[in-house]
Amino acid sequence: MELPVAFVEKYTHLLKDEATSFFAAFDAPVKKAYRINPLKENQELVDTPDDGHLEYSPFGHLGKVYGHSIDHTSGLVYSQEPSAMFVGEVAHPQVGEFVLDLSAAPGGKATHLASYLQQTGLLVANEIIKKRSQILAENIERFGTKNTVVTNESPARLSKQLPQFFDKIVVDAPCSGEGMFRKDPDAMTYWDADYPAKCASLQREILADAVKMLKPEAELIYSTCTFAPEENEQMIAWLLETYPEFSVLPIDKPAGIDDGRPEWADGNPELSKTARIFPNHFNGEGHFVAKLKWCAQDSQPAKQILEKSNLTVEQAKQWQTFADANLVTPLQGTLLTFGDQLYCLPEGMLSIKKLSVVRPGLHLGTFKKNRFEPSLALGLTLKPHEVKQHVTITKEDWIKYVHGDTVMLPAAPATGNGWYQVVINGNGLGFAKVVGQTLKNYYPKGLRFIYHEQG
Ligand SMILES: C[S@@+](CC[C@H](N)C(=O)[O-])C[C@H]1O[C@@H](n2cnc3c(N)ncnc32)[C@H](O)[C@@H]1O
Repeated sequence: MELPVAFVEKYTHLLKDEATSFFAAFDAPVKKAYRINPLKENQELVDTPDDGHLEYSPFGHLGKVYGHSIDHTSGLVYSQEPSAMFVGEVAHPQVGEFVLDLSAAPGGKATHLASYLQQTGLLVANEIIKKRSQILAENIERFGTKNTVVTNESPARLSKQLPQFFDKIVVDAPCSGEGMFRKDPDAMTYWDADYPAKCASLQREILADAVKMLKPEAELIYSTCTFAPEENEQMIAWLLETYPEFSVLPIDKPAGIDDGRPEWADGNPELSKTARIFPNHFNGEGHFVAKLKWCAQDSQPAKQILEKSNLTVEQAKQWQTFADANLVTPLQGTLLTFGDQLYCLPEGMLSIKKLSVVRPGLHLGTFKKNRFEPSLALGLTLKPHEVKQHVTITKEDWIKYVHGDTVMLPAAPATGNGWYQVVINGNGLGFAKVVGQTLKNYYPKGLRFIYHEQG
């Protein structure tokens, strides 16, 4: 691979004897990997190859995910390269925590964080670029989380609305992307010798806003996919100098993951607790991760205003009729409508009135004239045991279903006509209306595709 000349000069100087094996790694193949989604009822793969478990993550496996597969459409797998997966493992939220992923699109880290939260606490997944925030929302939807709010905000605006609010904040920063040169050679076209310093300046701004959202005793996880010391060890040195409330937490490093390099910053030995991933030592792309503890005094946070439900009496009645007929247990959270769309805002989330919100929690469905129509998101999120009525479809029927065709069931369900969760391989794939033997198709038009057997 032809690397930029200034890049080769820089890392020849920094890596010395190691430089030859480092550059040689850019010609080695990129490893494909994915995480299995623990939020799904059945975690047995049906059409994704499993080329081996990644020991440092309970969810990680080597292999390629096919977009047009049962495992992908039902949200059972999330494609993510092996090094990127290490960030979520370092963050490892605890059940019940309030977690922010400040630069979250397309959603690799956010879905990993959701895997550890296990539908408890709160996850705010934010993305500053609108188009990317919509992709993030789609990926969150397929993953099936009940407790995630997707916002499209700048870190500055978000920090004004949610000061001292989170137990854990992940800043997977926009960076010079040197670690992605092998996977995505286009990343080299944006790069020049000054690019890391420009990125570092933006990262300092983002981190300054992230700090404002930490609760006392909270943790900040900072990561990049670049080798540049300016954006890695030097950024952590800057944080420690600017905010003496921070201390660096140790990271358990599996074989092949290196310590940070204090000598590439101000020499502070604490920086060796950070983690570096080099492609000549580890089977993945280039990454950097640091974990810091915020030990600030508990200052008086601003008054926190919770969102109130805004359903009309008629809407509340329609939802309740659907919920009584279909849900085994009621959903927790605040019911909110946006036009005719119904959402369940996770418990504990503050008022969203001053935020640009892409997904105010779990999308439950749409109010039609005199009835409620459940969403794909609800059918993807609820485990079949949480739903009263479901129909399990075969692979042949799944091929028809994702194409948008009506499916004929072998027999009319004994429980009669109505809404049924569509189940494939033990996991939900939306809701559909059953009339007699006919399964009417509610798979969204924008997601439909023609299936081809993977070669
Ligand atoms: C490394 S990517 C995030 C990847 C994501 N965490 C994942 O695992 O899928 C960095 C993100 O930062 C966003 N970004 C760009 N400028 C930003 C800014 N000024 N503040 C916050 N985020 C920004 C980019 O749009 C991009 O989505």
